[in-house]
Amino acid sequence: MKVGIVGAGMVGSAAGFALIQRGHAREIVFIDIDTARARAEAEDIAHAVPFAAPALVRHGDYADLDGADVVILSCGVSQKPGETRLALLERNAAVFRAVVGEVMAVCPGAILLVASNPVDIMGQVTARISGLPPGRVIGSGTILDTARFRWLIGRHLGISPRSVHAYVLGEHGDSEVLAWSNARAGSVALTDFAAQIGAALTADVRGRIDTGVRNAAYTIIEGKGATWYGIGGGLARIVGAIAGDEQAVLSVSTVEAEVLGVPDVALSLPRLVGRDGVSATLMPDLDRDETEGLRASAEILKTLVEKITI
Ligand SMILES: NC(=O)C1=CN([C@@H]2O[C@H](COP(=O)(O)OP(=O)(O)OC[C@H]3O[C@@H](n4cnc5c(N)ncnc54)[C@H](O)[C@@H]3O)[C@@H](O)[C@H]2O)C=CC1
Ligand SMILES: CC(=O)C(=O)O
Repeated sequence: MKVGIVGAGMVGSAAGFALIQRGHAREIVFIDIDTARARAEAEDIAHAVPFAAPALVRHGDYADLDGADVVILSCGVSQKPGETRLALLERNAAVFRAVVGEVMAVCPGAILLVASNPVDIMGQVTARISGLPPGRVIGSGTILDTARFRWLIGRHLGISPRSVHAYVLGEHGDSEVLAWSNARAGSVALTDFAAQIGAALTADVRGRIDTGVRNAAYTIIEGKGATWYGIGGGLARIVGAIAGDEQAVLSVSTVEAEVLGVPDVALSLPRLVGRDGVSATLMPDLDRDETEGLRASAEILKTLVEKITI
């Protein structure tokens, strides 16, 4: 796979590093408005190649994206402490108006993988600018929130997060929905599993896990200014699903014709990800509160995306 990364900041460079660790890219090209930054990140990551999988890691300009299979868009601004993701919308939409056309002019066949926030709306903006079909513009969406959810549940139960099957749906942001009602550990319903091992999921435990997932970005940004390792791993996971044509079920964001009565909106649901991007969307069984939460999340995103002019 040839992977372009536009935006060689913390997120883009973490994604590039994760990609070479996992061997998902034979070539990575970093592009940034700050050329010195792109050069430096590419060189630093290239120095890890002898300890990882073979890959050509370099910086370049848009012409160097020729033949890219996937282009990660991690350019623009990130949150300051206390700032919401939605507050970044106008600034990052302006960046994407400049960047997406440049990418499409060189590699119109690439899958675009959007990381910049607010990621659901940036994904929809990217789909509109590029004219690509929805399955070829993927927002990382709640892949990171789902990882945080599984990690916290796994810690509570004392099991591997990989044995937790649970998803965060809707916005990658404050209105996201933690789908507790269909969560499982192994093949066992989560509450049954928890009861069987004597680690009951009380309202207090659930509340702490909800807060831990929903506020993770805010607390990490407070402590170190930004988040990057988690999303770097998540972006590499999505590229790996594309590279391996895995048809993996991942919670990522694409534009959907309709979600619970809300038309033409991008948000995360479990989706099949493989060589052609997203090939199917799966609507899980949700309880009434989760369903209403997902509808509310869709309405928030829809209201905001309608205000953006392309
Ligand atoms: N989807 C997710 O789960 C996550 C998303 N993010 C988002 O990712 C984005 C990037 O975050 P960081 O890497 O921490 O920010 P950063 O500030 O470290 O990097 C952004 C990079 O974009 C570059 N850039 C700005 N305008 C550009 C343009 N017109 N063309 C090319 N490059 C341009 C900057 O020079 C900078 O190097 C932010 O919007 C942030 O909120 C961050 C963490 C998780
Ligand atoms: C910054 C961000 O979107 C996150 O860490 O979830």
